[in-house]
Amino acid sequence: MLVNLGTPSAPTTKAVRAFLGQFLHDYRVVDLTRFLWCPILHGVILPFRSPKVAKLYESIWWEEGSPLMVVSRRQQAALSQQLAEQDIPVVLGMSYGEPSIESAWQELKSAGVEKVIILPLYPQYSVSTSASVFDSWAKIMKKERQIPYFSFIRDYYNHPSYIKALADSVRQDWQENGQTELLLLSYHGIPKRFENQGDPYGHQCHKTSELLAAELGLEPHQWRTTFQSRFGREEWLQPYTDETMQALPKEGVTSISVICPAFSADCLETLEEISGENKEYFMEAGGERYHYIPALNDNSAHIQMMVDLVRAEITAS
Ligand SMILES: C=CC1=C(C)c2cc3[nH]c(cc4nc(cc5[nH]c(cc1n2)c(C)c5CCC(=O)O)C(CCC(=O)O)=C4C)c(C)c3C=C
Ligand SMILES: [Fe+2]
Ligand SMILES: [Fe+2]
Repeated sequence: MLVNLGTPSAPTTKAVRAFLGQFLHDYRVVDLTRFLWCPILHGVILPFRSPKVAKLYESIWWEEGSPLMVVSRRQQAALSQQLAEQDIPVVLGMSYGEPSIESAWQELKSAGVEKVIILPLYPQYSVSTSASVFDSWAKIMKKERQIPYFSFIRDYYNHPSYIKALADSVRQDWQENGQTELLLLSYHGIPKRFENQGDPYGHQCHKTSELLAAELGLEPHQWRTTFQSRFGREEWLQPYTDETMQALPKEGVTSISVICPAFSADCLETLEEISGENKEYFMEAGGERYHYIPALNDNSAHIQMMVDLVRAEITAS
């Protein structure tokens, strides 16, 4: 079972509001007491953020649908093809919206599956993403008399096949577009407080960056890690991507490539925030060359990585 975050069903205020409403009610994402959070969410965030964000989704929407959903379906089809010989069905579940994790489980149950391998497509574990997938699974299993054997792939931030897939994508991009002065690795952020409370996400992001830089043979001045997509007023993991974009040209760095290793599929946060908004910050601050390296999506090295992760689980059981 491949799992990702989910996305609105349409780039409209109504659909975005429904999506954000489900997402932002998850305690793993926003852990404030509901007595405080619900008035803010229902009174401010949902009415004011939904129309703004709907416009952003509209700007990146593909003919076939939301990029995250289209890419996820392609990943499912490609992995399915790779595992067909061993008669392993591949289903897709989303934490928020459709297809739900529950519907993905029902598909497997109907097929008589006895062992489920759950692969959340988050390379770096976070309480706000991977743990939330686990909660959903546990909630579904609560209703079952016979729980299947199952394994949960907690993270793969340092897996050789993941690092290789990232490195291949950077090399290919640099072959086609030329190498830049700096490779900026921008990860989705989380509140700093989550890290202080034990979330290993930030450490795993830094480890992914180090392994990728080593694989590419980069010197310390040739790469940098930042965190994007801040939400709310509290401090998030630093350095922030947007501030770094504005500062780099002043430091004399005018040509950069940007990769977002925490995103296994292109989505709003890569196509709009990185490819659009942050590019503008960099160019307006005096940058000359800015290049976004796409997420691993359904490229063959990424699908091979999924095959390797699944095979390792089968061998272990
Ligand atoms: C890559 C892993 C992700 C982590 C970690 C993560 C944490 C996190 N996110 C929010 C709030 C929002 N995220 C939103 C979009 C979004 N987030 C991820 C992934 C991670 N989030 C993805 C893949 C997407 C894109 C979905 C798509 O449809 O393309 C949004 C919605 C957009 C917006 O309103 O800006 C919010 C909100 C928090 C609070 C958080 C950690 C606590
Ligand atoms: Fe509420
Ligand atoms: Fe997010």
